Amino acid sequence: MKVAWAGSRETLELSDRMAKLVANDPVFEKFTRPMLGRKELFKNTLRKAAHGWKLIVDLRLTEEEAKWLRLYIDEPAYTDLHWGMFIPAIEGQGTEEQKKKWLPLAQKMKIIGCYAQTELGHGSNVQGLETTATFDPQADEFVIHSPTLTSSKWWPGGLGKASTHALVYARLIVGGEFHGVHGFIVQLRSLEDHSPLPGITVGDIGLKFGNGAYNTMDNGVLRFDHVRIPRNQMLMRVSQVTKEGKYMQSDVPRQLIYGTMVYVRQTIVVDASKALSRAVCIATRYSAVRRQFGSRNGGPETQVIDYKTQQSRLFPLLASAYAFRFVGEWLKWLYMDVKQRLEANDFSTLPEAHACTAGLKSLTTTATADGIEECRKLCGGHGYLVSSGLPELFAVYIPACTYEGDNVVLLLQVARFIVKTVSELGYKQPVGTTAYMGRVATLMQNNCAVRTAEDWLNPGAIVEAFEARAARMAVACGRQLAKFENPEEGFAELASDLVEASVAHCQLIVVSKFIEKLQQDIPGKGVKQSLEILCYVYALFLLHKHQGDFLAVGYLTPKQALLANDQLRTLYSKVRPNAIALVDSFNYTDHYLGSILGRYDGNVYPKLYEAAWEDPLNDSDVADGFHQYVQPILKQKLHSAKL
Ligand SMILES: CCCCCCCC/C=C\CCCCCCCCC/C=C/C(=O)SCCNC(=O)CCNC(=O)[C@H](O)C(C)(C)COP(=O)(O)OP(=O)(O)OC[C@H]1O[C@@H](n2cnc3c(N)ncnc32)[C@H](O)[C@@H]1OP(=O)(O)O
Ligand SMILES: Cc1cc2nc3c(=O)[nH]c(=O)nc-3n(C[C@H](O)[C@H](O)[C@H](O)COP(=O)(O)OP(=O)(O)OC[C@H]3O[C@@H](n4cnc5c(N)ncnc54)[C@H](O)[C@@H]3O)c2cc1C
Repeated sequence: MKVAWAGSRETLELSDRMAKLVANDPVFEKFTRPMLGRKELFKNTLRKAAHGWKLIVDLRLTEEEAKWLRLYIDEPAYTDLHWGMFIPAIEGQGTEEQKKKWLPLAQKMKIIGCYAQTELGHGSNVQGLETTATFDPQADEFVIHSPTLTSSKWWPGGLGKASTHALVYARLIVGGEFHGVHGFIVQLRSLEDHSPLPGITVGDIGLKFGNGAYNTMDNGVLRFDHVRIPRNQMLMRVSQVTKEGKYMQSDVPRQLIYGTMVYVRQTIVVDASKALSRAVCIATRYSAVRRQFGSRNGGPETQVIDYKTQQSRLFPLLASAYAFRFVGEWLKWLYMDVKQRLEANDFSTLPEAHACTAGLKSLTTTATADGIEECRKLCGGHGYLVSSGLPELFAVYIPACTYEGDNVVLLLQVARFIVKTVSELGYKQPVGTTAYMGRVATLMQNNCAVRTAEDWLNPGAIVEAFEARAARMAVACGRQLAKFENPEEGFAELASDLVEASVAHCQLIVVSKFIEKLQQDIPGKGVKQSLEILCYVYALFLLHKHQGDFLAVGYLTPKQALLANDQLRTLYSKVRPNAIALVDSFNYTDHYLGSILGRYDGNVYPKLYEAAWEDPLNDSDVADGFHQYVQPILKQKLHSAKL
């Protein structure tokens, strides 16, 4: 199962090597992180990033090894944005000449870049950004300016204190005409002493949610006062401005300016399975250690993992972690395919890639953020201790529901794609993830054939149920929309229904990709069978949770919904014997998990007890401040008995 989870034996061995490299290096210690003040915390992150880079250079790590190293260091840092957005943006939007100039500098870390798109006043609405880039033909330069307070760049990671350069998104003005938002490489700080260059005001935006957590990142604020940059620092693959001040658009679609977001959304889906599997690993191991009630004749109490309620909350999350792992694998393939096509100027699959990355980013991050919190509750009171690892994991993870596109805004993008597909059904055969809509007539007509709980153990029955629900919800939205004279007004009015239809479509993708995975050759005794059980758990759990949809569109009867739930209970009993093995298969070191509750050896209580004594409050028996603030209260003489 470890190989199935990792994707291949080579990846398992490689990632295992990187995990151990990090776990055995004292620089990467992270348990004191939530107790550090901001300055100390940030300096320590700089130290870790420098040490990580030294290891990459000294050990000549490959790009793949470096990615695993960054994952196991497990601390958000400016380098994420440098490697994860600044460099990919230049790769995707720069001309050959620009790539030749900037990529070697960035790849050798001679410059440090960030991705400065969001502003104080606008994040989701990219076309609403206010920063301007005005072309000055006399000087052959752009003048970058922040005309209002709300045009201040706000949020970019790595901007606050680390970056020397930023990829700034600004409205292009040429000859007094606006030409939409474009990307510009702007130097922010001196390469000698790191001080801000003239016309640049830059700093950190302040503390964020949770202790430690995302506060290792210097999310920044940035203002420009008529800062001049050479003309060739506008990324010009999509459109160009000539020396003479002529704006020209190439055959490349304008949406490619958003390409970096497509790339990062894809990586976020892959990372969702990592975050959720961590939380599930902690909660599963602890649920086997923890005992409450049920002792007979002085024997041991019941392990909480044996309670059906615990199983019905925990096992769907375990199944989701696997489901997200496999859909992430597929999405990576889809992205690589689109990337190759884009390089050959074939843009035909870009809308599908946008819809899939946006929708799956939204679906998986929402489920993961909710899932981590559920895992905390599954661990009872001890889950609330920082040493459980869950509070920091939650705090660091939840902004994923917002960054790289607010999850609702992204589902509305999926809705546009679905509505368009439905409206074109009469003359255009849908392909890819919307191919099922080509069978819409059958899906509208056929109802569920399930008669017994066992009938649900059939991939065909499951896929058809999810297809019918998604198709019927999409068609219902299409019909409702047709009643509006103005389609945009209709879209705004029906937005909540459209979001639900998008969720149904995205859930269908995840379920289908899990089932497709099971059609591949999966070596190892019992591995495929275990994955089949998890796949059914994932699908039937969703069906149970959203049974209102399946019933409302008239595909299922209440009896069939009940049978699905009966089958789900049986499946939980099948997961139980292998639950610990299924989380051990994630192959996480104790360092990476960062949790006393999730320790591999299960030695939870002695270690919790030991850790309590390490808290700085326990450095002395009598607390600092006792004599000043508590003792006077204890010693006071009160006049009124009521007080
Ligand atoms: C040695 C090696 C070492 C290696 C070490 C490796 C270490 C690291 C590696 C990797 C780490 C990666 C880690 C990443 C960390 C992530 C940290 C998070 C940081 C966060 C960053 C950010 O948040 S950046 C800012 C993100 N902002 C957003 O997402 C904004 C959301 N808004 C939008 O995307 C758009 O504005 C919106 C989609 C809402 C559309 O706007 P709108 O104005 O309505 O539409 P318009 O612009 O007119 O376009 C309409 C048209 O375009 C289509 N479309 C929209 N978006 C896209 C797209 N992205 N791609 C393709 N097409 C798109 C849309 O469908 C419409 O199409 P039509 O209907 O007209 O056909
Ligand atoms: C930790 C973190 C790191 C970040 N890093 C970066 C970075 O490196 N670079 C960068 O450029 N940006 C970064 N961002 C900014 C991030 O991309 C934006 O915050 C995000 O895109 C959401 O935009 P917003 O803040 O404008 O939200 P808003 O759009 O203001 O959302 C507020 C609410 O309005 C709703 N809403 C908005 N529009 C609509 C609509 N059309 N229909 C229905 N509801 C709507 C949303 O659903 C939400 O509930 C980061 C943000 C965070 C939190």
